[in-house]
Amino acid sequence: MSGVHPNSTSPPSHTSTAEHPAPPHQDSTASHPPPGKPDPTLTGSATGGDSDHAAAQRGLAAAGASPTAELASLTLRLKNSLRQFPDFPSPGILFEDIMPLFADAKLHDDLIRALSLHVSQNFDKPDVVVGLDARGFLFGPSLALRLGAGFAPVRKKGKLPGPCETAGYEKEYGSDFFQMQADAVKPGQKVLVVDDIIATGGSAQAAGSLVKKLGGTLLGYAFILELDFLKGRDKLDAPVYTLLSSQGK
Ligand SMILES: O=P(O)(O)OC[C@H]1O[C@H](OP(=O)(O)OP(=O)(O)O)[C@H](O)[C@@H]1O
Ligand SMILES: Nc1ncnc2[nH]cnc12
Repeated sequence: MSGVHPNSTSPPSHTSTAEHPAPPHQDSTASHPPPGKPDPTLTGSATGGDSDHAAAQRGLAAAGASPTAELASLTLRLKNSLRQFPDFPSPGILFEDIMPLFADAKLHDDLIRALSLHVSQNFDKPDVVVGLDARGFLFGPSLALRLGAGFAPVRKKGKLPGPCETAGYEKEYGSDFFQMQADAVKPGQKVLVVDDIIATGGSAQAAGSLVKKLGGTLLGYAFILELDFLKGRDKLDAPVYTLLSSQGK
C-alpha cells in the first residue's frame, strides 16, 4: 500500500497516545529538527538497573513529577530528536528515522522509561514482549527486561530455525512474510507486541496473528511512532498505544 501524504488535517483518532489530548509538538516537517536536549531536571538511569514492573513508578517519585507530566516531558524530547527523509525508500514515502533515539544514552533511557511507564500503568504485566524484525529489536528486549518479561522475535521469513508459524502481510512500502518459532510463546502467555512504527498496520496485524496462532493472549500493541493518516490501528483488534504521532497533516 502506498503511503502518500494527505494534504488536509484530520484529528487523530487515537484511543491512547502520550501526545494527546495535549500534544507537546505537532509541527514536525521534512526538515530535520534540532537534536533533543536532555532535561537535567529529570532523573533517569542510562545504565538501567530497574528490572521490574514498578521501576517507572519509583523514578517518578524521585523526579517529583506526576506520571502525566513526566510522560509529556519525555515525549517532547523524544519527538524533537526524530528525523524525516523524503522519498525513502521509494518516491512518496516520508521516512521517519528513529535512530537518533538510540545514539544518545539519555534519549534511549527516556524512551524505555516512557514506554515502560505507560505499559505498567495501562496493560496487565506481559509474560512476553514480542518485537518485530528489525527495528522492534532495538528496544523490545530492553523494554522486556524493564518490565520483567521475556522477549521473542518476529522475524522475516527464512531467518529462524525449527518449526515456525508464518503470516504474510503488506506494509506501507511493500509486502513480506513474518515468522515466529512455534515455541516462542506458550499457550496462555500474555503478550505485548512492540514495534518502532505503525504505518498501515499490516506488519503489526501479521505479528498479532502469529501470537494468536501460538496460543498467546494478546494484551495489545505499543509503538514509538504512529503515522496517523494511514489509520493502521484500525486493523488491530487489541488495545494500541503509541508514544508519538506524526505526518498527521
Ligand atoms: O504499519 P506498516 O505499514 O506495516 O509498516 C510498519 C513497519 O515498517 C517498518 O519495517 P520494515 O519492514 O521497513 O523493516 P525494518 O524494521 O527491517 O527496517 C517498521 O519498522 C514497521 O515494522
Ligand atoms: N514512513 C515510514 N518511515 C519509517 N518506517 C516506516 N515503516 C513504514 N512506513 C514507514
